[in-house]
Amino acid sequence: MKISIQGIPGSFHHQVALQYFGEDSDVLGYKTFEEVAKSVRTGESQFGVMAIENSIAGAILPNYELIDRYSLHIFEEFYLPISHNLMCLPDQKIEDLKVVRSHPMALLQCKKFFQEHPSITLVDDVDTATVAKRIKDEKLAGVGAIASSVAAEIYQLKVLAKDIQTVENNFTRFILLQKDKSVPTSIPNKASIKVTISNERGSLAKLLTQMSDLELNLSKIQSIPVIENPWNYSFFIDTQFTDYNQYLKAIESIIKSGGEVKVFGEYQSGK
Ligand SMILES: O=C(O)C(=O)C[C@]1(C(=O)O)C=C[C@@H](O)C=C1
Repeated sequence: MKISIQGIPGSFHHQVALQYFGEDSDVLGYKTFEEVAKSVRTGESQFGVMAIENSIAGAILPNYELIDRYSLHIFEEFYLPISHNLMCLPDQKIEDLKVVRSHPMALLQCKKFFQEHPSITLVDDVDTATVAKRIKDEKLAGVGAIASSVAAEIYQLKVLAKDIQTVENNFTRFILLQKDKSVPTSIPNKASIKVTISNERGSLAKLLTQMSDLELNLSKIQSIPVIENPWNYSFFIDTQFTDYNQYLKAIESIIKSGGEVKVFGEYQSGK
């Protein structure tokens, strides 16, 4: 069983893969989320792990588009508490750092900390752990990484500051992907769907009313452009419910009133 992630050992994706699938899992690391999506689609791996939103930095919008374009199936979600640490070579001090590199989502989560260190330039990089590894392998002085304490341990870096995310209570929601739909082991209480409705007055209000009338709670709604049809939008919706039949009725009623629905996954809420 192979699991695709973006990143290397010590990255948050790697931690989710090990926590969910077990410490002995065969994890394949890629540099981009697109490569992860492709590997699940082509069957190079059976499962993929993909961050989709963070409680401080918000959604990773391009990942919604990847799930759609590669027609992947979400079978589970996983919330990981995220603690970021500033780290560097053992002989360095914070005053020595000119540049701090990390995954763009990690940099966003630590914006406030770096406002107090304006002389440090922040630079986007592939993932948190890859930067930590590069600092160690290339003995990079003057460069810091933002990464997990696991990464600091693996790559033997000194932690200069712990818990540097803007608020301590920080979570990233990951989704677990596979190529085909599988039969859920328990009755789902959450679903991720894409709805495309006509661009006319009241159509979104109607959609929301249909869902609310059937007691569906929207935990997320995100508009994304329909690229073949400029200035028209689809909506990625995460919805929670207690009655699966009510959810099925809502889907039916959206379709009856002219909406197009693509179901990405029906699963148990991970919260
Ligand atoms: O760079 C990593 O370690 C990752 O696993 C990526 C990632 C992300 O994509 O959001 C995962 C969790 C954190 O929110 C920060 C970065």
